[in-house]
Amino acid sequence: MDKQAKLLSSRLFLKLRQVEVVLNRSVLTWREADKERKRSSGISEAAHGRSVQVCEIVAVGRTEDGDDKRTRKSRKEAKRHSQLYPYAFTVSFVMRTRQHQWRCSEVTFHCNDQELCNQWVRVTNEQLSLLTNRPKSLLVYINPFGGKRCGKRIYEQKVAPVFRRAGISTDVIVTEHANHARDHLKTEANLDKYDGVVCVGGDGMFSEILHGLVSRTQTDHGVDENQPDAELVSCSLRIGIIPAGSTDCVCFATVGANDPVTSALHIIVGDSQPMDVCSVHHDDIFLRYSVSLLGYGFYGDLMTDSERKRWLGPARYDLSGVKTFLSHNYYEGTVSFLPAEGNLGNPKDKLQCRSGCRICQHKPSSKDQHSEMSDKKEKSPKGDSGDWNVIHGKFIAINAATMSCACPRSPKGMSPSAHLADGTTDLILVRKCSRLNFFRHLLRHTNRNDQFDHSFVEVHRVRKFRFQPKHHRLDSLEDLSEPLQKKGFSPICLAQTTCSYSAAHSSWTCDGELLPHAAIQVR
Ligand SMILES: CCCCCCCCCCCCC/C=C/[C@@H](O)[C@H](COP(=O)(O)O)NC(=O)CCCCCCCCCCCCCCC
Ligand SMILES: Nc1ncnc2c1ncn2[C@@H]1O[C@H](COP(=O)(O)OP(=O)(O)O)[C@@H](O)[C@H]1O
Ligand SMILES: [Ca+2]
Repeated sequence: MDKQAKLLSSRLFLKLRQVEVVLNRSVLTWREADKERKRSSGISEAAHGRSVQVCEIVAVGRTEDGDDKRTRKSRKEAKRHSQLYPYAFTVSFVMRTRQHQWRCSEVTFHCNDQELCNQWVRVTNEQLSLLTNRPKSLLVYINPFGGKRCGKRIYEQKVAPVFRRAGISTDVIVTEHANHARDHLKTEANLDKYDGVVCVGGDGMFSEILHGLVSRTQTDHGVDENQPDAELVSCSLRIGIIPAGSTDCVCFATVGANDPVTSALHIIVGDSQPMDVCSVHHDDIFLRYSVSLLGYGFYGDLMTDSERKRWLGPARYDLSGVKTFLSHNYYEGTVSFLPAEGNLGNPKDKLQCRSGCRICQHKPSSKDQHSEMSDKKEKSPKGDSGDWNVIHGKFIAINAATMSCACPRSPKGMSPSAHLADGTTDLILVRKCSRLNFFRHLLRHTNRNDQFDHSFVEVHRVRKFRFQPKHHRLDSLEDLSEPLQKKGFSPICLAQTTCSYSAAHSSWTCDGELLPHAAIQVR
C-alpha cells in the first residue's frame, strides 16, 4: 500500500487564505496555495504550511456555522467569505507543547461545495477507522477522594469533552469506597464490552484497577495467585491513567507528564506501553502487585505515618517525610536477590527508558517472556542459593523501583535508568549512615547529582528478591513477620546527635499501600 498516494487533494479555505489540502494514508497536510509568492515576501514557511499525522487526528466533523475565531477587523470580510464558502469541516488533532505535554488543537477548512466537504469528512473518517488500536468503548473509574479531591471535576471538565469529541463511549463509575473499583473489576464488570479501563486518581487507585484486572484474568484462566511460581496470564485490557492523585508516578513515568488532557489524548490515539508488574508474596500467601515503589524502612515508615494524615492531601508526604527523616531509623535483615542477566543495562548506566526504548523493545510474547524469566537459573530448587546474592546488613531503606518512579517531586525518579518493561526491578539498598549523608542522598533525587554515588548506597537490577527481617528468624515463630505494633513507641530522637535507634521491624509500602508482613518474596 502506497502511504504517499493522495486520497484527496483540494483547494480549500483556512480562515481567509486559500490552502492546498492533501490527505494521504498517513498524513494530512495543508499549505498556502500561493506559497511561492509569499515565500519571496519573507514570511516563514511554518506560518503557512502544516501537517498532521493521521494517527494523531482526534476527530473530523462538519462545522455547521463555519465559526472559526476571527479578529474583529476581519469580521466583515469573514461574513462575506462565509457566504461564499458556506461549507466547512473541522479537524481536531494532537499538538505537542512543552515537556511531553499534549493539547487538542483544531483547524477548520471551508469550501463552496457541500459534496466536497462531506467527502473530506467521510474519507478522513474512513482512514481513522482503520486505526484498530484506538479504543471505542471505555470503562472509567473515578476516585473522588484522591489527591486534592478533584478527580470528578478533572474528568468532567478536561477529559470527558475530548473523549466525546473523539466519539468514544464511556461508562463512568465514581467509587464509593476503597476497593470498589478493584472488586467491581474482579467480579462484576462485563469486560467484553470495553476496549480499556480508565483510572482517574493516583497510584493507589491505579493499583486497585491493576489488581482488579490482573486477578480477574488469573481467575478466568484458573491461575492461583497464591502460588509464588504461578505463570501469570497477561491482561488483554489496557489501563489509561488520568492523573488525579498525590504522587501520580505511574502516569508521570509512563507519559512524561502528569496532565489530564495529555493522558486523555494518549488514550484516544490508542498509545500503549507495556509495564513490569512485581508480585509480592509472604510464603504461599499472595500479598500484592507492585509497579512503582516497594519500600521498606524510610518509605515504609513515611507511609505508615502519612496514612494517619490523609486529610492533609499530598502535603502529608512532606510532613511525614520530615518526621521520618528525623527519626533516622535503621533495620537489620537479609536481602537476597537474583541479578538480571543479559543486555539489560544496569541502574547506574544513565540510559533512560524512552518511547521505543531498545531494552524494552523486541520483547517476546508475554508467555515466552515469562518462561524466559522463570528460566535458566530459576530451575534450581527452592532454596536456590546458586546464583542468588545474599546481603546481610543494617538498612535505612530498602527500595525496589520497578519503573523510574519519576514524579513532580523527583523528575528523574528514584531509579532514573529503570525500564518500564524489561522484566526487572532496581533494588536500592541504603545502609546505615549519618543523617547528613542520608539527607545528601535524598536531596540528590531532586537535582542532577547521582543519588547512587555514595559509599552507603548500592543498587542492583534484579529479577527476584526476598527480604527477611532479623528478628523474624531469631523469634522463630510463624507469625513473627506480623508488623510490630509501633504505635506509641515510634521513636523520634531529635536531641540525640547520633541517633541510632532501631525498631525491630519497619513495614513495606507497596505503591503507596502498606503490607502486613515484613518478610516478603518478590518476583
Ligand atoms: C530533601 C528532599 C528530599 C526529596 C526526596 C524525594 C524522593 C522522591 C522519590 C519519589 C518516589 C515516588 C515513588 C512513588 C510511589 C507512589 O506509587 C506512592 C503512592 O502514590 P499516590 O499517593 O499517588 O497513591 N507514593 C509514595 O510512596 C509516596 C512517596 C513519598 C515521597 C515523599 C518523600 C518526601 C521526603 C521528604 C524528606 C524530607 C527530609 C527533610 C530534612 C529536613
Ligand atoms: N470512594 C473512595 N473512598 C475512599 N477511598 C477510596 C475511594 N476510591 C478509592 N479509594 C482509595 O483511596 C486510596 C488513595 O487513592 P489515590 O487515588 O491513589 O489517591 P492519592 O494519590 O491521594 O493516594 C486508594 O488506596 C484507593 O483504594
Ligand atoms: Ca522494570
